[in-house]
Amino acid sequence: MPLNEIRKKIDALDNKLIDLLAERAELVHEVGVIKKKENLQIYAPEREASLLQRLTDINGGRLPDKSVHAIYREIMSCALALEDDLKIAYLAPEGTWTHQAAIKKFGHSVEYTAGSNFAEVFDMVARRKCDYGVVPIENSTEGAVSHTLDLFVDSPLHICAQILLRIDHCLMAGIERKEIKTIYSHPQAFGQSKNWLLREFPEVDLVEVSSTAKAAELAKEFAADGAAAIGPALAAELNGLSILETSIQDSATNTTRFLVIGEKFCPQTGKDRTSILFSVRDRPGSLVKALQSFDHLNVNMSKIESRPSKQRDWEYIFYVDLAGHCEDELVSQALEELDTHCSMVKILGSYPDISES
Ligand SMILES: C=C(O[C@@H]1C=C(C(=O)O)C=C[C@H]1O)C(=O)O
Repeated sequence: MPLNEIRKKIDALDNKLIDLLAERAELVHEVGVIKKKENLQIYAPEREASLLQRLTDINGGRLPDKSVHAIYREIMSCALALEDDLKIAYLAPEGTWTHQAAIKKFGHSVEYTAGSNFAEVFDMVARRKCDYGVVPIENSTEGAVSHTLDLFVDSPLHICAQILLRIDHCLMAGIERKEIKTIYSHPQAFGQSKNWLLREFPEVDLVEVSSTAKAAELAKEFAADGAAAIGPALAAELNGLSILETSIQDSATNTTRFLVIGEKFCPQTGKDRTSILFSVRDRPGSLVKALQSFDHLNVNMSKIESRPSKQRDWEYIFYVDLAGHCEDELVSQALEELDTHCSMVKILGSYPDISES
């Protein structure tokens, strides 16, 4: 078929697509009216997860699932903006990995507000200045983000979704590689690129700052003093810096898990994950007995972290992730049994256990 004929066919399809999108938007509007009347959450991660799964199941065309998901991410982002002016809090400044994780989950049509640290992100959601917040919880090479874990202890917020994001760090600067005297970055990014830094820049000063995007701003500001930064390519672009080397993290598959925090839990999807925190009574065997609650009911425990309680020295709070939803029969029984061995149990949330990054 000649090129202009093919393009005519594409135009005709695009006309249909626009009509179909308009028809979808009408239905989305109706959903929004019902949600407001019944005081339901606008963002429905369980519906989004099942919708994306259904698209994967029916997709038999040339487009890979990843592309279909990306298109629908933006269609659903438009829907969220149409139903309400959804506002999402992330860690400032623009271009942080947290910002990019938030866009991966909520798309480009919703509004974003930056908080200067993770405590502020929690606070903006708790005070309803934002509907949801995005915070990192753990990295595949560096482990837990302890600051986020600590913030959950006193927060009334819940986890309603998770985001997995592949993290590819760059070395960026406004100067040449041989002129670098100081490298700025977030402690997590330094940790994820430790071996590379020891090999390539053993003599350089490493300065920890609040985010990788902040590091890029400082690399720009202090270029004349020999400053560079480690962080996302987007931060280099936003600050007009050159990328001197890409993919410098020690693990090629470096991935960070982020959480979406909001006021409510997410309903069951059939493939969920539950995050809890608890502290045990100071008695022999109490931690073992607490953990046996999961084993007795065959509930898989995928993660455990401990943090100082900050109430009394040498007293700990344990963070555990479980397979299943807290309303699933076995998980709910395991949590009841756990309660009998603990001085405190808090269910942080149940949410779809997506595994694609
Ligand atoms: C339209 C809805 O609201 C939002 C938008 C969705 C969509 O565009 O399909 C799906 C889930 C929600 O996050 C809904 O809940 O069905």
